[in-house]
Amino acid sequence: MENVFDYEDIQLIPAKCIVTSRSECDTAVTLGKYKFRLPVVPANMQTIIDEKIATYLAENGYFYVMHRFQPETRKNFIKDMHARELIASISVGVKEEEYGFIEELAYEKIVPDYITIDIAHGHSNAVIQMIQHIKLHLPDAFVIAGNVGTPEAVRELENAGADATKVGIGPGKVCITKIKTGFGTGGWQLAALRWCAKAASKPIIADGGIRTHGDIAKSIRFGASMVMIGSLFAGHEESPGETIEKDGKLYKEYFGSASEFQKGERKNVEGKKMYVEHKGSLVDTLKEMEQDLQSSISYAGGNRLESIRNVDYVVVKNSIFNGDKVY
Ligand SMILES: NC(=O)C1=CN([C@@H]2O[C@H](COP(=O)(O)OP(=O)(O)OC[C@H]3O[C@@H](n4cnc5c(N)ncnc54)[C@H](OP(=O)(O)O)[C@@H]3O)[C@@H](O)[C@H]2O)C=CC1
Ligand SMILES: Nc1nc2c(ncn2[C@@H]2O[C@H](COP(=O)(O)O)[C@@H](O)[C@H]2O)c(=O)[nH]1
Repeated sequence: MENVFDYEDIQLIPAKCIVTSRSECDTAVTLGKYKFRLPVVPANMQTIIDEKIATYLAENGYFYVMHRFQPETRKNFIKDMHARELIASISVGVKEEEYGFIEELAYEKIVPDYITIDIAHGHSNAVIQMIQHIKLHLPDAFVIAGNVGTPEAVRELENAGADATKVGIGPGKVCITKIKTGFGTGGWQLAALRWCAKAASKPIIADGGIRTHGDIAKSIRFGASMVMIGSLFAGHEESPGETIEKDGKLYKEYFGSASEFQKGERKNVEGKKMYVEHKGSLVDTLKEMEQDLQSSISYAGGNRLESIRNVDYVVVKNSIFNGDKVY
């Protein structure tokens, strides 16, 4: 593939402003039957989301995907969310017991609004079969399948019945897939997103590698409907996980879903654990993200998210930060 680039290699080009205040810019996006406040979803990882955060997000109009690492809690989670008239959005794997879980939900008429199939290498028969199984038993659930990194994979999963695909293999902050296997979209995630988006006929969720709020706008420009983010959401007051103090500063843990720490064993480890600086309140970060994206929309010369999709851009090859630290 020619023209390979990543987030930090791209700058979007401003167009004439049509609003008098950034507050006029609407960051909302529709995915499936529902409209959400932001095209952003916190990663379905154990140090990023828990039931409390999921409830806050759903109550306040944000999309969320609950992780799958406490599988026995999922059924009650769906019931609880629906009892509060909130959307229920869960994750599943592809192991044998997950087939039974889907059948159980169908039998008991507990239908999550969104199901994300959360697998490292999503371009596989295992994922195709799980999509078909969900669509057979829970046809009303919106299925997000991934992760993938090629147009062929996007087309195959869409043809199997996926309602959206998730793109990104290896660009994550706690990912070591690229180092341990030599494969993935790490280092060219934005170009891979563009490549996949050209083949897609349904929404794409860009997953991993977002390091600044501007990267959200860039993802939208290159074809994402939604962006999944881990590291920028890690380390908040509300975030699950251990807090430690070092040299008078507070840090919180952030670990990969394929890390030894998550798996409890040293087998097929493709993730690591790190500590990130304590960032304050998640609510403030979400607010800042929304304001920054409103600003992006104004620079795109419009007042809706779609305005970003057609802006021009330049490739500046790793130079936009001029060696400065971002924050
Ligand atoms: N987005 C990314 O870049 C990545 C994300 N992850 C995250 O880590 C978590 C664990 O992922 P995953 O290991 O897939 O989930 P699981 O550990 O649940 O594995 C799912 C099943 O798929 C099999 N499997 C996993 N990887 C492969 C592969 N490369 N080829 C063939 N079969 C495979 C496993 O068997 P077996 O273990 O015996 O091979 C297992 O039966 C997920 O949450 C995932 O999102 C992990 C790596 C990359
Ligand atoms: N290769 C691995 N990727 C992982 C692992 N755990 C999660 N992930 C992926 O990372 C993104 C979040 O990326 P970030 O850059 O925003 O921090 C997440 O959504 C997963 O797709 C892992 O153990 N290994």
